Amino acid sequence: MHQTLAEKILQTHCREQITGPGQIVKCNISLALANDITAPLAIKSLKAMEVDAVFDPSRVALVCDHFTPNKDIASAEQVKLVREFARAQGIVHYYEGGEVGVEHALLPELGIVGPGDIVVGADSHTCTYGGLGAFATGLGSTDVAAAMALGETWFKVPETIRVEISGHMDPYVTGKDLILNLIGRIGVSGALYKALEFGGPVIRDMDVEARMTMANMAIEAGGKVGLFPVDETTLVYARDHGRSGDVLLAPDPDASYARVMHMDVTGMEPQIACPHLPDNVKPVSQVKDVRVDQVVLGSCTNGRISDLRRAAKLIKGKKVAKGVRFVVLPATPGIYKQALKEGLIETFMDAGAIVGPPTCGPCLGGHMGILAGGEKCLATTNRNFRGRMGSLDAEVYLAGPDVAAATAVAGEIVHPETI
Ligand SMILES: CC(C)[C@H](C(=O)O)[C@@H](O)C(=O)O
Ligand code: SF4
Repeated sequence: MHQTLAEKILQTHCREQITGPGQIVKCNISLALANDITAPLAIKSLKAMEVDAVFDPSRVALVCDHFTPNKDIASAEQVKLVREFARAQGIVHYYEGGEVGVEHALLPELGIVGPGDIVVGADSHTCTYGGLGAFATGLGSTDVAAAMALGETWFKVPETIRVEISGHMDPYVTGKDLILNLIGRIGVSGALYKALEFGGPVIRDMDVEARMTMANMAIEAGGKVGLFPVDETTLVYARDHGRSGDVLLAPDPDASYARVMHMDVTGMEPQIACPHLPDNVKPVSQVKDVRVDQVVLGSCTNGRISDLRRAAKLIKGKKVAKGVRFVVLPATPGIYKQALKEGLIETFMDAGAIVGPPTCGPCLGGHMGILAGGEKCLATTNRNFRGRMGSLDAEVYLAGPDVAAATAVAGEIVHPETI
């Protein structure tokens, strides 16, 4: 059998032979994940199923990251419920308070997820770990509860779209621009229940953080997973983050694909997803006269140290435009500390940014940067649906960290080379 990357990873967790797309298979899972919004629902489902104990307390992660530090009584009650469940079950990977980070940045950083894993999470951006070569996908809270109880779940083997990326990336172009460009081409349903499998020379040279940024947005094209091969770069990252025993993983050369796409990135400009869908993508030069009230740098898409470094490099010695709120949220405590050490936090604060604690916060309109009616925001997050960051009459534009920093300085959406 010549297998795609998705089929290969599923195969290592499944007893029956995988023959191709459409097959329903039962797989053992490496980790089941839920957060402060979805864990309470999963806990309720476990009770309804009369399950007394999770299958393995070291293979369940509960990360209270969305509305924390608790923004109101309702979120405090949610976290209290999760905390009490975690204590009673002896959950090893329970995070809140000073240990918490945005789940999809935190778990790879701590080596809790890694190459070849199967991860199911009650959060749609669980697909982020595809950047490490993990088959990782979002499921509903009830399905995640069942996986927490049994240690296994079922999948329909997805078809795969192979995306071959070649060419030379301009200095202000990042993984975010590549994935926005792809979503712009195929649309928000372009990869519905399909695996996106990335390859080609650009991917070979790309660091793991940029790969995770790209995998993170596979779901914005409807993808089941967004997968990168496990190569030497991945193994070095995994080892540096405390993992051992991971092995190289690549699709078979003659695997069969639903579609093969070729992207040449030479000459590509930074990309912007305009309101109100992630596939409304334009090159920055075509987004003119958009003055912003707020810029957000953070989230599971672009809140990592490489993102903060890029933005800080551009903003160093400059000032955030008058009337613009530049909200910077390092995605994990580890990233925050590293940014402090490197002087990045000072750079942001000197420029007039607001630096907040690791949290999802404004990304989903939770707190720490809610928009009023008529306001516009440029964010490094992954969704710009109507009402996503506050008022239904606000607008959210999505871009990478370079455009975010440049926009904060200019007060309007601009190409980073103009500041
Ligand atoms: C809260 C959670 C269910 C949700 C998701 O699944 O993605 C959130 O993280 C988001 O980004 O909208
Ligand atoms: S940062 Fe945003 S997209 Fe990521 S998990 Fe949190 S709310 Fe969802």
